[in-house]
Amino acid sequence: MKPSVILYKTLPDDLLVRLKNHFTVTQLKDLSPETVRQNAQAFAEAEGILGSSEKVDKAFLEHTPKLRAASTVSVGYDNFDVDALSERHIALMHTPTVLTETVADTIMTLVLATARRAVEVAERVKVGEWKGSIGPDWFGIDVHHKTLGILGMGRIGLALAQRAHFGFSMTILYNARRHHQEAEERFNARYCDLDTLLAESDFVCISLPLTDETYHLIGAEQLAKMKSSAILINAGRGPVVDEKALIQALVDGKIHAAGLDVFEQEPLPVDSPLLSLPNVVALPHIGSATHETRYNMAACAVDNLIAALSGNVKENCVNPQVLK
Ligand SMILES: NC(=O)C1=CN([C@@H]2O[C@H](COP(=O)(O)OP(=O)(O)OC[C@H]3O[C@@H](n4cnc5c(N)ncnc54)[C@H](O)[C@@H]3O)[C@@H](O)[C@H]2O)C=CC1
Ligand SMILES: O=C(O)C(=O)CO
Repeated sequence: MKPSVILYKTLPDDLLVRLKNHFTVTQLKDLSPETVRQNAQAFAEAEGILGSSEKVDKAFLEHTPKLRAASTVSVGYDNFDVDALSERHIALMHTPTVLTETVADTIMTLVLATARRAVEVAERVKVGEWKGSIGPDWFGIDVHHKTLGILGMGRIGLALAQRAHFGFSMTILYNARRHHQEAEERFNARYCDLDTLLAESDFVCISLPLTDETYHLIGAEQLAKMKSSAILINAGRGPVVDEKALIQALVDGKIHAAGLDVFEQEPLPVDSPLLSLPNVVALPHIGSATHETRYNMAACAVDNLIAALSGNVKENCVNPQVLK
């Protein structure tokens, strides 16, 4: 008999067929307590789950006594209680690498859009404000040859450094828990402590995971250390930045602008003060959202679940100790 799995995301047809070749699939819309209650038998039987963005914690796991693997269609896994999964010997699989280049492109999009005010001035064109030769109130600031600071020199940070160094002749600073030899050798990146990075960067770019350590890593005190001409870009996770403090810093002119793909609450509420600030570019968490990359992530997640439930894991496991 095929193992039972719960799918809580829509998959392209060919990937759904691949999943069904290996498993008995129950498709559900989410993992909310109500969905769990209404489908108690499916959760009681499930050996695997596949989807994204839903919270998987101890309380959820009480309803899944047979679970052996969770496969998330994402690289970030802050919505999973990894310790609780590991205690139960449940493998957590994720999708690194396939999305790295696309997310780095998104960060560069935010760098360019905020510096050149692309969204703001395009809106002004649409409402008929472009009536003659433009003056300084339409001007942006240069990106090329400026200093870009990277918080989180991992896969995405490295791909960002490559773009900034080769594409825009930028000076790269980074802060990390250890020196990153490849970044230093290939992109002449300079390691520095957080305060130095904040003080010297024209663009502070966050590609950090959300952990206990990174929660509100950037708050009022850190924003005050940035140049008043500097721009903050966050494409890691919203809660890495204290959003209230960020709004205040933008309102007070402590920093120049912000480019945000992630927020403390998603979707971003329409009444968020961020949306009334002209110097904020707010994207709806599109870091990896291209047709190609989302397909590749879904394919990777399907393969990850097949590997995990057949005892054949070679890569992409967050807690490989459970496989021993
Ligand atoms: N906006 C979006 O759509 C997307 C956001 N992401 C976010 O980007 C994050 C990073 O992804 P990858 O680069 O693939 O992961 P990665 O694991 O390769 O890189 C993360 C880096 O952050 C470093 N780090 C962790 N805690 C730190 C701390 N306290 N201080 C300094 N450095 C620290 C790690 O050592 C690592 O080098 C994901 O965890 C996810 O939250 C990822 C994909 C898409
Ligand atoms: O993969 C992730 O962690 C995302 O945020 C979406 O791609």
